[in-house]
Amino acid sequence: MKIALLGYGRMGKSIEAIAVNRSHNIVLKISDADSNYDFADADVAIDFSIPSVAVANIKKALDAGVPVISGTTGWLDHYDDVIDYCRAKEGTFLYASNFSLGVNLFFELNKKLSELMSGFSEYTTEIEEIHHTQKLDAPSGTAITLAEQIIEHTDYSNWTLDAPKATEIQIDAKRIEGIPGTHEVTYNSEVDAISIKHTAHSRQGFAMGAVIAAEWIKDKKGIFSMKDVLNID
Ligand SMILES: NC(=O)C1=CN([C@@H]2O[C@H](COP(=O)(O)OP(=O)(O)OC[C@H]3O[C@@H](n4cnc5c(N)ncnc54)[C@H](O)[C@@H]3O)[C@@H](O)[C@H]2O)C=CC1
Ligand SMILES: O=C(O)C1=N[C@H](C(=O)O)C[C@H](O)C1
Repeated sequence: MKIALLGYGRMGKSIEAIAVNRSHNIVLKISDADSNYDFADADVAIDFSIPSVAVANIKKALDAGVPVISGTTGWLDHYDDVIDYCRAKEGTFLYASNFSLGVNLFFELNKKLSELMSGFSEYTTEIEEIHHTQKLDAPSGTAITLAEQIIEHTDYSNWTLDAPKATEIQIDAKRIEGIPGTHEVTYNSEVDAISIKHTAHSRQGFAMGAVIAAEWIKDKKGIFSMKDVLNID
């Protein structure tokens, strides 16, 4: 498979290593604001760039008729616009706030736990995420997905990075050198606490998930998620 890498930073390089090891070819690497590139004969584009350029890069891939997956976080205010654009182009797109198998299993656990806890008003819910100090966005895309899942299954209506109102889930975003990504959801009452936690030991899981998603999406049309790739109901 021929892969275009839109973003060649920490994730782009980890993805390249795994992709080459799985006998794929990297035919394009974009790592700065150069908009004068073309996709040559890429089978799929993988976007791990920065929030301010992700939408333009994704649309450029869709314009070229190249299926594109995006792991860039911090651009989701434009998600509906990208989905409309993809539909209009009859293209192929997959976004995941987190590509690792472990976090996608963790998402399922989070949904189940939030359903279970929804009837028990003595518990308040909070999310903690910890990432390396180079991360540009806060909270993490993964923390936002976790919060949205909880909101869907409970009386919470929003998330906040500030002091929470009764209807808000507080997200505590910490930045510590060298941490690839840690997420913990806690239900606190006066008498106890229940927590679920995912700790990434490296970027390997994210990168492997992205390559597997790219292999899966290559010949498909439409809009997909990691649940489709991993066949999770
Ligand atoms: N969904 C997931 O599983 C994961 C998502 N991420 C997200 O992926 C993104 C990238 O993360 P890292 O690789 O750690 O960041 P990074 O800062 O190491 O790499 C970003 C790259 O984008 C490049 N870039 C700048 N302008 C560009 C442009 N116009 N077109 C293309 N590339 C451009 C930068 O030069 C840099 O090489 C972040 O948004 C991060 O939150 C990170 C890990 C996992
Ligand atoms: O920026 C990162 O590094 C990561 N970003 C993603 C996010 O915002 O959730 C996924 C992972 O936690 C690493």
